[in-house]
Amino acid sequence: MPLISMDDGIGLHVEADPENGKPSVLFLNALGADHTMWDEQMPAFREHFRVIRMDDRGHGQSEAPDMPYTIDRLGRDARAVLEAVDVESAHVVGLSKGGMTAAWLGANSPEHIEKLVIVSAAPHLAPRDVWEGRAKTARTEGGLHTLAEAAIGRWFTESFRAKNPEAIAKVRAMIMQTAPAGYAACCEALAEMDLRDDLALIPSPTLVLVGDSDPTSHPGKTREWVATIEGAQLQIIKQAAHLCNIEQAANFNKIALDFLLAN
Ligand SMILES: O=C(O)CC1=CCC(=O)O1
Repeated sequence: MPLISMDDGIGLHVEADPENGKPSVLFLNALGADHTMWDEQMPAFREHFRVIRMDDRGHGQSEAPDMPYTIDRLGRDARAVLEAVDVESAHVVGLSKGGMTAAWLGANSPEHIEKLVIVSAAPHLAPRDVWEGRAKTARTEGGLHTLAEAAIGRWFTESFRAKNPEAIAKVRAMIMQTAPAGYAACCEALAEMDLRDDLALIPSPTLVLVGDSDPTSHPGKTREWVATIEGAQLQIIKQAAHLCNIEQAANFNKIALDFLLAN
């Protein structure tokens, strides 16, 4: 599929299943990831849904302008993708930065959202110097390599890393193909991001998921979502770090599908 052009001319890579009469699910990727981070979800979700996956700006096969990004910009991109593939409303599943973007959509475009699954995410990521430091590293020679090794340590438990070298190699390659300028600009967006005032505006049924061993969005941090989004549910996935959708794929799929398919 050719790139879909946003209102500022930036092209985004989108993989949308053909219209098949099923309800739609939009998947949103994490920092340093792309649409393939959801490969483990595809067979189970496609039984029930039309799947739309995208690489957000600066990631995967999308264009990576070296300019300031914001969570608002990423949210408007996701909304424009839904419009471009003729989806009036969809479930949205987002992990980490993708989860924050999903929450932005829930608060700012509720008419486009059926249900939200917010994974491994927090409404506010302090301290900001962590994100500014990562942006600086990304912009230096060899910086992405350093960031990829550190990310793998946060994204998977030690035991998963030891037993799954092929999965780890695939994730490392995914991170390494991220444009340094795109990674850096998304870090800067995360440094600025504060969704805490938006949470009460989200009317959609919301499921919050987090791995019990996630060092970034640990269960304590994610409780803020459920304290403020009306009716939101929290489920903690055991023996999983940040990318719980890969580390505990079968469990993740069951929990998320049970939620999305419930009346
Ligand atoms: O990179 C990480 O470990 C955590 C993270 C923050 C935002 C995101 O998408 O991933």
